[in-house]
Parts: sequence; C-alpha cells; structure tokens
Amino acid sequence: MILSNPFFLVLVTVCIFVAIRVALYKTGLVFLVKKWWRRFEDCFHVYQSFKVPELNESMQENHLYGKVTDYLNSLTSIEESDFTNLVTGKKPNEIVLKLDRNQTIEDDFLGAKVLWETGASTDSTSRSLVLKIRKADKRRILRPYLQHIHVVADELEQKKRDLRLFMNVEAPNRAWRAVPFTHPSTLETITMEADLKSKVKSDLESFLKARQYYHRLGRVWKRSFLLYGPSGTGKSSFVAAMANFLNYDVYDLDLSRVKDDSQLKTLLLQTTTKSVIVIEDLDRYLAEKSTGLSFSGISNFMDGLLNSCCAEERVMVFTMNSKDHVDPAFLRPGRIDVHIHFPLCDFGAFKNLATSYLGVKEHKLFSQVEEIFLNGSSLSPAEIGELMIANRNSPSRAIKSVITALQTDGDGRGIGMFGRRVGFDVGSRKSGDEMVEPGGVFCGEGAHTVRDFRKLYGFLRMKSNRSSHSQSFDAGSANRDG
Ligand SMILES: Nc1ncnc2c1ncn2[C@@H]1O[C@H](COP(=O)(O)OP(=O)(O)OP(=O)(O)O)[C@@H](O)[C@H]1O
Ligand SMILES: [Mg+2]
Repeated sequence: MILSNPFFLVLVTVCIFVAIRVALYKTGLVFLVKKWWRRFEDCFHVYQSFKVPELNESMQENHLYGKVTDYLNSLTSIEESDFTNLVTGKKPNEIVLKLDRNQTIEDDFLGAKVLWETGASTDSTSRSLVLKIRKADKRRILRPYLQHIHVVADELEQKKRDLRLFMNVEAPNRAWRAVPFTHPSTLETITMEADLKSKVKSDLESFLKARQYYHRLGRVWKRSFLLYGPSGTGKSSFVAAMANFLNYDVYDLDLSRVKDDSQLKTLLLQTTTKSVIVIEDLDRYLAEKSTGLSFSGISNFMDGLLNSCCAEERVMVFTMNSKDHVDPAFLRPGRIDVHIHFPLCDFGAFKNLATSYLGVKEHKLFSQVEEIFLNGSSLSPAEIGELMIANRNSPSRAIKSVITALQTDGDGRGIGMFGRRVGFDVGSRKSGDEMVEPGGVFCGEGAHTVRDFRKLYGFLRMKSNRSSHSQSFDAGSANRDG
C-alpha cells in the first residue's frame, strides 16, 4: 500500500538523492565521479595534442615553455590539480602554487575546454607540456589561445621584475646610471581624496590596456601627468606610488645636468619602454632660464615627438609647486594629459593621516582640529606626518602637537590653498569637467567646493576678528609658494 503511494515514492527518491550527494561531497567521491565522467565524455571527442618541449632540437631553451609554465601556474584551476608544489614567493609570507610533473590541468578559452598535461620529455631529462584541444575547436581557438598565453605571460613577467631607478649622469659614455628602485610608497599609502585616487587608478589601469586604442588613433602610447602643489604634499611620493602600481622603472631626469637640446634627445632615446620619466620642479627650471635648453627642446621632449620607439609605453610626470607662472604652452592638452593638484591638508586629509599614522579614526580632540582647519590654518601632509610619527606612541600627544603647529606655523596657509583653488585652472580645463579626454584634467578641486566656502567663511571671520593675523597669512602664503 505504502509503496504504491506516489508521494511516498517521491519522498524516498529525494531522500536517496540527497543522501548520495552528501556522501559524495563528504567523502570526496565527487572528484572521482567527475574524473570518470570526464573520461566518458572524452570518448566522444577527438583531441589533437601539441607538445611544448623545454628545450628545442639544438638543446637551447624554448621560451614558449617558460611562458606556458608561468601562465599555467597563474590559473586558478591549478588548485584543482591532484598534486601541486607549494613554494615561497617573492613577497614576504607569500606562498605560490606550482604544478608538479604528470598532472593535468584544465583551462577554458572562448567557451572551449583545453587540457594541459605536464610530463617528462621522451629523453626524460628535460620536461615538456602537452596541450590537448578538441579537434572541433582547434581551428577556432588555437591561434588566439596561444596569443592569449603570450599576453598573460608577458604581464606576469612584467609584474615579477625588479624595478630600477635611473638618474642622468654627466659621464662621457653613458647617459643614465641605475640603482634598484625600492621606494615603499603605494597608491594606498598616499593620502588624497578617495574619489580622485580611484580616478587616477582607473586612468593608469586603462592606460596599461590601451595600446591598440592609441595606435588606432595614430597617437604615441604615452600619458603625461602634472603634479602640482606646495612642498611636502606628496608629489614625489605619488610618482613612486605610480611606478610601483604600473610596475615601471623610473627615469629621474635632472634638467640642470642637461647641457643642450641634443643631449636631452639622447637621454630620451636611451630610456626603455615601461618606464615613468620624471622631471621634478619643472616650474623652477623654466623660471631660472639658466640652462642651455630651449623651449622647443623641452616641449618636444614632453611630446615624445622624436618617434614612437622612444616614447612608447611611457608615463611622463612633471612636478611643480605652482603652475601660475608657467607658460600655458607647456601645459596644453596632449603635452600634459592629466593635472593633479596636491593641496595642503584639510580636516579630511588630517583624519586620513591620523588613521594611517596613529591608528585612530575618531578622537575627542578632532572637533578642535576641525575648528582650526575651518579658520584657515593648514600644514602639509609631510609636516603633520612628521609630528604624528614623532608622537606615534600617544595619539593625544600627537594630535595636540598638530594643534599647536597649526596654531603657530599653519596660520593662514589653508587660505592660500583656497585662493588657488577658486582661481581658474589652465585653459585645458573645461567647465564642470573633472576629467577631460584627451588632455584631461582631474583635480580634486570640484569636490571641495562646499568645504572651500566654509573655509572662506572661517577665514573672513578670522580676518574680521583678528585683523593682526593678516600679516601671518601673507607670510604663510609666501612660504608656501617659495
Ligand atoms: N599626501 C600624502 N600622503 C602620505 N604621505 C605624504 C603625503 N604628502 C607627503 N607625505 C609624506 O611627506 C614626505 C614628503 O613628501 P614628498 O617628498 O612626496 O612631497 P613633495 O610634494 O614631493 O614635496 P616637494 O615639493 O618639496 O618635493 C614623504 O615622506 C611622504 O611620506
Ligand atoms: Mg618632491
């Protein structure tokens, strides 16, 4: 009676399925079943195999083997492999997975499944890899798949390499001297508006992927940044952070060591791809006019006009304290693509610094600090950072020392920053745009407007209350600009 009841039968069947499923997953038998299923499925497909030996016929290294190995070790499916090696990576505490011999690893490409088998070569001394592609997919995916491996392996190689810092020297036979570049600054350690930081990040990311795009437009694949702002606001640290993010070498070009335009050309010619070329304090050089370099020499250098071989895949960065007195021709779109303003600290930046330097997100003294910032006082992140580092064992003491410094050294400096912020930017800045392509400008200014008005209000209040402070404001401002 019970057996003939359909509800009972359904219930029993469901229970049996659930029990089998639990048993399969709990015991790991599911992997065995998957393996058998794959073998069964493979019976209905014809595979074509391609061997990638470690050594070629003249016993030299086959570069493709290294690239494929790097590529396979980067696949997430390596974790599914029956046997993998765990080895230490380059970074401290990093552990990476590496395929062992006689393993099979699966990969998906354009909807097709491919298999890689690792094994010893026929002579059993060198190793080899075997790619198995279904015959039905071969024509469609083989070439693009190998191309894809090349691209991914090159990217991985780029990430692995040790960065170098090049400085121009006045030696007869060589233009640049290199030292290892180990600056610890990263985009994460730089205090700047979160929105602006993510814009810079995505700008750099899209630059890295834009080779075809630039070439289609007939443009050299390079991007130029202008970092401007008072001393100690993080411009140089940001250059290092950019280089670390891009994984590019840095060429630090000291213009005072360049005799003439032709030497400048030679220096550019001797830079390599995947590099950040930096000229610090360009405004100072242009103001001094004491070098043998001409306007066209410098602007051609900035354009990377010589030809694509020496300007491709480069990021150029120019830093300035102020762009007010710089000929706008130097700053026009195309010559400088992105302008980034590095202001003195406001309360938001102070809080970010307190979080990273002191580990405090909130503090009872913060309201007092905010009040002082609203009154127009400010210091550079470098100045505040130093006070915090010196007092890092006691956040209260650190914040008190910042308050004292703001009241003494920082009086009126924030107003100077404000004065610059409301001023019009270079001609390349289009109204309302924070970023314009090409020749885009993204400055943190737009987002600050409300805060700026509050600062202006604070400043006017301060001026009317304490007219004697107008002198210290001027001095602060002069200090900053000088
Ligand atoms: N925005 C910031 N975020 C985090 N640290 C900062 C920031 N600005 C400055 N610092 C710290 O202050 C120090 C000096 O900064 P940096 O040399 O980058 O300033 P700069 O703008 O290049 O100054 P200058 O115009 O004098 O060359 C660095 O040690 C850096 O860590
Ligand atoms: Mg600097």
